[in-house]
Amino acid sequence: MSQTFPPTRTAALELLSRFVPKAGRDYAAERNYDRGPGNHDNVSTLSPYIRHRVLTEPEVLDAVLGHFSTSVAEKFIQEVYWRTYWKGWLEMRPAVWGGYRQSLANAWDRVQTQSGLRAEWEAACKGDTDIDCFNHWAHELVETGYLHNHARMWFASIWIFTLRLPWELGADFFLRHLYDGDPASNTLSWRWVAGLQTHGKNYAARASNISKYTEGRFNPTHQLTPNPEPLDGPDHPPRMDPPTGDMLDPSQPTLLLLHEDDLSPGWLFDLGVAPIATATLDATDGLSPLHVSPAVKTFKSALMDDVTERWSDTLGPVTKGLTLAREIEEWAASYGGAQIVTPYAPVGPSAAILNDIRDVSLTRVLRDHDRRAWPHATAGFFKFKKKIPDLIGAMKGFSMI
Ligand SMILES: Cc1cc2nc3c(=O)[nH]c(=O)nc-3n(C[C@H](O)[C@H](O)[C@H](O)COP(=O)(O)OP(=O)(O)OC[C@H]3O[C@@H](n4cnc5c(N)ncnc54)[C@H](O)[C@@H]3O)c2cc1C
Repeated sequence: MSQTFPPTRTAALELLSRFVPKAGRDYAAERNYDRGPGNHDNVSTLSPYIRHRVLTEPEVLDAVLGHFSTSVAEKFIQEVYWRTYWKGWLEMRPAVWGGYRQSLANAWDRVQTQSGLRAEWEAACKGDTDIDCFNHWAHELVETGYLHNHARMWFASIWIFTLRLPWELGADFFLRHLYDGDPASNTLSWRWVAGLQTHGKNYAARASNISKYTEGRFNPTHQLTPNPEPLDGPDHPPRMDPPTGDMLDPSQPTLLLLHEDDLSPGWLFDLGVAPIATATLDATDGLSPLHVSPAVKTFKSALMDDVTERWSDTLGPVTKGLTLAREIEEWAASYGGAQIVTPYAPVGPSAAILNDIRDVSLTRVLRDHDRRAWPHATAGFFKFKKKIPDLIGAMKGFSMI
C-alpha cells in the first residue's frame, strides 16, 4: 500500500488542507523545482486524487480561493485547468487516443521482433542507461508512482530525442506506473513534448535547465541531443462537438456504476439518484497492452473500497470489480434491467467498456464543470485560459463534491 498516497478521501483532504496555504506566491515561485522523492512539498502532489476525482476540481479551486485571491493563486488555478483543458481537447478529438493505441501496438510489435530495440526499451524502463538523471526518474516513477511535472518533461524529452525510442512506449511506461496516469493528460503531454500536439514545437531538455531546477542534483552536460527536431505526424483529426451527457430521470429504478474517472458520487445523490444497487468497474487492464503495475492496481482498487465504504448507507448492495460490458449487462439483468446511471467517463478505458453496453439503458451524467469548460478546448491552452475567470465565476452554482 502506498505510503506517500494513502488511498482515502480523508488523506486527500488532509493533503489539500496542508497544501492550500502554499498555493499562492510560494507555488508560483517554487513550483518548477524538482527536489526529489520525499521533497515535493513545493507542489501539491494532489494529482493521484484529482485524476480519480476523489477530490474534484471545483472543490480544490474553492479551497484555494478561500485563502487567496484569483490573481495571487493564478498559477495554481491555471495548472488545475490544464487537466480540464486536456480532457476537453481529447473529448473533441477521440481519434487521437485510438491513434495512440494503434501506434503503441505497432511499437510493441517492433519491441518483440527487434532485439536491439527491446534491449534499449528495457534499459530505459529499468533506469539502466548512461544518463543518471533519467535513471533516477525511471526508479522514482516505479518506486513512488509519481514524478514532478518538470521531471516528466525532461524524461519524455530524453526518451524521445536522446534515446530515440518511440514516444508511445514512453507514454505507456508512464501509464503503467503513475498513480495519476490519465489518458488525456499523459497522451497529450507526451505529444506536446514530441512536437506533435503544437505542430513544429517540441520540448528540448537542456542540461543547464535540469541542473538549475534540480538544484545541482543532476547535470547531464554533453549527454543530451542538442536542438532536436520535432517529430512529424498527421494533422489533428477534425473536431467533434463536445459531449453534453445524458438527461437524468432519477424517478426510474436505478443502478449506479462507479468507475475510476469519478469517485465522488455525492453530486448524483444530490440530483436524486437513489440506487437499488451499485457496481464498481475495473478498467485498469485497458490502460496498457502490458501489465499495469501492481501498485497502481492496488491504489485504484483501494480508492474504490474507500468510496463504497464512505457511501455504504446509500449504495445498496455493492458488486465490485466488473471488467466487461457483458458482466455489466448481466449484473443489470439480475436487477430486472433497471437503468444504469454513471458519471460521464472521458475518453479512455472506462469509456471504451461503457461504449460496448447494448442490452440496458445507460445514462451518463456530465458534471457542470466539464460541460462548461470542455467546449472551450478548441485550440491551444492560451486561448482556453482566457475563459478561466468566467469558468470560476460560474462555479458558484456547481456541486463542489
Ligand atoms: C510527459 C508528461 C506526462 C504527464 N502525464 C500525466 C498523467 O498521466 N496524469 C496527470 O494527471 N498528469 C500528467 N502530467 C501533467 C503533470 O505533470 C501532473 O499533473 C503534475 O505533475 C501532478 O503533480 P502535482 O499534483 O504535484 O501538480 P501541481 O503542480 O500541484 O498542480 C496542481 C494540479 O493541477 C493539475 N496539473 C498540473 N500540471 C498539469 C499538466 N501539465 N497537465 C494536466 N494537469 C496538470 C493536476 O491535477 C495537479 O494535481 C504529465 C505531464 C507530462 C509533461
